[in-house]
Amino acid sequence: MSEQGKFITFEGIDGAGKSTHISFVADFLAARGKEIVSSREPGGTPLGEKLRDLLLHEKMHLETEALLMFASRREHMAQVIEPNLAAGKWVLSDRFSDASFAYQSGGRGMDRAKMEALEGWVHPQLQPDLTLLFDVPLEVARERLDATRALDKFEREQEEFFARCRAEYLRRAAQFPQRFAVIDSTRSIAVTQQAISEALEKLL
Ligand SMILES: Nc1ncnc2c1ncn2[C@@H]1O[C@H](COP(=O)(O)OP(=O)(O)O)[C@@H](O)[C@H]1O
Ligand SMILES: Cc1cn([C@H]2C[C@H](O)[C@@H](COP(=O)(O)OP(=O)(O)O)O2)c(=O)[nH]c1=O
Repeated sequence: MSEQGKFITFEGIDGAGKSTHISFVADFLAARGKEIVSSREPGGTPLGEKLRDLLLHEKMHLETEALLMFASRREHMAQVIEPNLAAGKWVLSDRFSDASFAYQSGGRGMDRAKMEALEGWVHPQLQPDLTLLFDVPLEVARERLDATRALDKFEREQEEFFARCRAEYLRRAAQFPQRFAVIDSTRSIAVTQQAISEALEKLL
């Protein structure tokens, strides 16, 4: 049997620069002989992409939102994450459960104990081997977002919402220092990628 692959997640508030760096990580690891599967949440499966469309565009109760995030995640684990890790591939996911803590608990204020219960139910064993948290002040994230695209339901939230999301991400990073690498992504893309490479080297 092949050795189990590694699971890497990418997190940060909208506009932090997360998507920019996923292909860099994929190329970095492929150059070192790893087979890579890149995916995202919410989404990553046909059903998950339908849920993503609802989640990004429909107004709903905050607990409905959390449950649908975890429904998408459950499907993503069954169809993509677990089988590929078992086959020895490295799975890169643009967001995972830390995003639910940041956005639904931090941002929207859902009871954290309920979130922990969902996490414990949906993935009692699985955690990322590495979580790259792209961290920037809110003004920088907002500037980058405004420069690039039409905003979805989350991206239209106010500054205080993202301040709470960012604080919850940093709280999670402090709680699980062994798997988190907090990447200061106010710096240039090249300098940021140097920091990412250092975090990846530790996994190889
Ligand atoms: N370190 C950086 N310095 C300057 N601009 C950046 C940096 N990282 C990303 N950007 C730019 O910011 C914008 C948003 O980045 P993106 O990766 O889409 O963010 P996210 O996926 O976190 O929402 C893009 O135009 C990207 O080129
Ligand atoms: C996975 C996840 C994402 N989200 C939100 C964060 C993002 O605003 C949004 C979509 O994430 P993302 O794919 O980062 O958006 P984009 O493609 O525009 O960069 O979903 C949650 O609120 N909870 C979650 O559990």
